[in-house]
Amino acid sequence: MSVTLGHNQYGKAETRVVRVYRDSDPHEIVDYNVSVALSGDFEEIHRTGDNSNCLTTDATKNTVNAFAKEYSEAARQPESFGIALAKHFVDDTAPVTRARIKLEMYPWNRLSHDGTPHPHAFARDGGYVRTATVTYDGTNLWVVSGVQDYVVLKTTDSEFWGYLQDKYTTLKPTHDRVMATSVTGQWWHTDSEADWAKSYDSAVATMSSVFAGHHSLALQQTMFAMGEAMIAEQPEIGEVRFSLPNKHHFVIDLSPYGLENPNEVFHADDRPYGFIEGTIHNDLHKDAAPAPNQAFDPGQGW
Ligand SMILES: O=c1[nH]c(=O)c2[nH]c(=O)[nH]c2[nH]1
Repeated sequence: MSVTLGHNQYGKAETRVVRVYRDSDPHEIVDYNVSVALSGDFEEIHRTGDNSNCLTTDATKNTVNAFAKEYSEAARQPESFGIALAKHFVDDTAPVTRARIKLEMYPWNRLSHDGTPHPHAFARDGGYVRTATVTYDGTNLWVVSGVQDYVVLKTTDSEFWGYLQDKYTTLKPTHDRVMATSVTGQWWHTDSEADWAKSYDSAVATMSSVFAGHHSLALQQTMFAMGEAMIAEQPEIGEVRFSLPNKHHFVIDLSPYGLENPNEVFHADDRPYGFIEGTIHNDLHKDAAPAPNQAFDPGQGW
C-alpha cells in the first residue's frame, strides 16, 4: 500500500490584533482577525515527525503581532498588511513556498462628544466585515479584497417568474417581492499596488448602489449586475465572486384574522435559503486569471 501527501497547509488561525495609532491626533485604530496558512517542504513533518522545517504556528502568530508595529503603515489596510506578511513568510523562511494570509477587518466608527468627533473613543460597527486574502508563492502575488455579512434588503423592485415547471414546482410567480441577502463578495486585483481604502470603499458603494437601483428579475441577475458594475468602475479588478443566500421573506396569510396583507407583513425565514453563487470575469484580464483556489479563499464554495 502506498499513499501520497496531498495539499497541506498550516499556520495560526484567527490572531486577533488591534493596532492603535496613538502618535496621530485623533487616535486611529485597526482591528484584525488574521489567519496564516503556509505550504512548502513539509513532507517529513507528516511522514516522520521531523520538525526541523517547521516554522511553529506560534511564531506565525508572533509575526502577525510584531508586524502590526514593524510594518505600521502597511498594517493600516488589510491588503497591504497581508502582502507584507505573505512576502515575509515565503521570502525569509526557506521551507515555505506558499503563504496565504486571510484577514478580517472589523470597522470602528468614531464617537462624538459635545457634537464633535472624539479623538480616542469609538463604537464597533456591528455590520459587515471587510476581508482580504493575500496569496504569494515566491513569484505570483494574488490580492483579493472582499466583504462579508453585508446584509441588504429591498422592499420592492424585485420579481421572480417565468421559471421552469416540473411536477415538484409549487412556487407562485411574483411581480413584487422583498429581496434580501447577506453578501459575501471577493474581488481579485490585477494590480498589487493600489489605494486599498479607496478601492474598497468604491467597490462596496458600487455594489450597494446597483443592489438598490436594479430592477431585479432574479437574484442571479442582480448579482451579475453588481459584479459587472464593480469591474466597469475599476477595470483593474480581474474577477468578482459572490455567495448570496436568498433570505426569503414570505408574505404571512392574515386572512384568518380578517386582515388583508398587501406585501406588508412577512415571515423572515432563516432556513432553508436559496444559495446563489457566481463569478464575474473581466474579459480584459482573462488570460491572467488565477486557477480556482489559487487566489480566492476556498471557503466560499470553490
Ligand atoms: O432570485 C431567485 N432565484 C432563484 O433561482 C430562485 N428560486 C426560488 O425558489 N426563488 C428564487 N429567487
